[in-house]
Amino acid sequence: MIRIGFGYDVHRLVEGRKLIIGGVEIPFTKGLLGHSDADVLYHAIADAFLGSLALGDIGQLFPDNDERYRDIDSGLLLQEVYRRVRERGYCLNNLDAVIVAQKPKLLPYISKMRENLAVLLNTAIENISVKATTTEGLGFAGREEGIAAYAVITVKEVLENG
Ligand SMILES: Nc1ccn([C@@H]2O[C@H](COP(=O)(O)O)[C@@H](O)[C@H]2O)c(=O)n1
Ligand SMILES: C[C@@]1(CO)OP(=O)(O)OP(=O)(O)OC[C@H]1O
Repeated sequence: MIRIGFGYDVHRLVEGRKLIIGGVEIPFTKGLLGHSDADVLYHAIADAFLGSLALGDIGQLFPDNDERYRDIDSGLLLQEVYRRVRERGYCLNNLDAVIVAQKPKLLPYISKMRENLAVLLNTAIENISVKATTTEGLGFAGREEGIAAYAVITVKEVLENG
């Protein structure tokens, strides 16, 4: 059986924080604020996985008042989410994501993000799509107050005998 999941996340852009998206540290004047490393793409993808199997959301799994998750690499959170998906007998079919950022230019980092995800989720790079868009200056993303990410995922049941 194939199931679908959708995830969305937003983090505020502030001075004095690293900008980490899709596990890539991107040189920029500001970074994303969060309890964790605030990797907005990994968070949207984690929520899409959780949604695909109706397992709640990352805030329920990793509360933002728990010191264990302060500044944590969100790759570790995504890994734990995917472990739960695998435990229930499903694996990734494909994922498609969009990062919404006025700045910086993300295109030079997209292939590394896809590579990171392929390694983390133990899948072929062809199953992972990451895109970027501006909002043509409109809204919070356009004012460079924050960065958003959307992700859609399909997961498939892993069948014992083919
Ligand atoms: N932060 C971003 C935003 C966009 N891109 C790339 O530019 C293309 C055009 O963006 P529009 O918002 O004007 O449609 C987009 O398709 C991306 O390839 C980017 O690299 N970084
Ligand atoms: C990841 C967690 C946990 O560190 O914190 P944040 O980095 O603030 O991220 P958010 O997307 O607001 O919600 C999930 C969290 O509880």
